[in-house]
Amino acid sequence: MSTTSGATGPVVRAGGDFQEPPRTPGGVALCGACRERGTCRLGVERERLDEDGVARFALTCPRDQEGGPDVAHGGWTAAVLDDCLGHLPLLHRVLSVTAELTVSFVKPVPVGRPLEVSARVERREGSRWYITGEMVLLPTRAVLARASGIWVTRDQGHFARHADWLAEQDER
Ligand SMILES: CCCCCCCC/C=C\CCCCCCCC(=O)SCCNC(=O)CCNC(=O)[C@H](O)C(C)(C)COP(=O)(O)OP(=O)(O)OC[C@H]1O[C@@H](n2cnc3c(N)ncnc32)[C@H](O)[C@@H]1OP(=O)(O)O
Repeated sequence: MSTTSGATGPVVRAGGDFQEPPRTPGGVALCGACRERGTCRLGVERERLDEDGVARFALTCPRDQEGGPDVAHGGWTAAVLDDCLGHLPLLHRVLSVTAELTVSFVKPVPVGRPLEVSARVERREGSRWYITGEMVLLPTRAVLARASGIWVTRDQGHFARHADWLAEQDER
């Protein structure tokens, strides 16, 4: 395990002994730097896995993710869809990483307005999870973006092997 000291004490980082990520009171799994601040910097406020197998996320695009006037930078939209869809394996207690992600930008995404992302597992093949999702504007549920991708299950040594690979790169 590798740890670092954040404002609230030692913070367990993703690593060889991954079990469960820390979650906010709203149930949002926190990755990387967000553990230090205790909130999701992408603006995901609540997360839950419903009995129909669909994961639903309440979120707002933060003002500092603005691209065009009063609308989200497309990179935010892609990042938050990667994050939310990638939480589905985690909700099943499986560590995975994104292998592929396709995003359709249907409408500009307004900053500072309530949004919902939903995500579902379409199928699993071997270590691959095929996941789709969409982002809607509340309360009308107008579709703003759609995403689909492949997440690949990783064993607990994934990040340690990556650190070894990076060290080899540095020796070149
Ligand atoms: C970000 C941290 C995530 C973990 C955090 C843990 C704490 C949780 C806390 C908080 C929640 C956070 C939630 C985050 C959510 C967002 C997730 C992300 O954004 S992840 C970052 C971006 N993605 C990468 O960094 C992958 C980089 N790429 C790789 O590592 C490799 O290329 C990898 C693992 C994808 C494939 O590596 P190979 O090719 O060596 O593995 P081989 O064993 O050969 O393949 C495994 C399976 O993957 C398929 N595959 C490989 N590449 C594929 C591709 N491009 N498309 C489709 N399938 C692919 C293969 O066909 C194979 O499938 P078959 O086992 O036979 O079922």
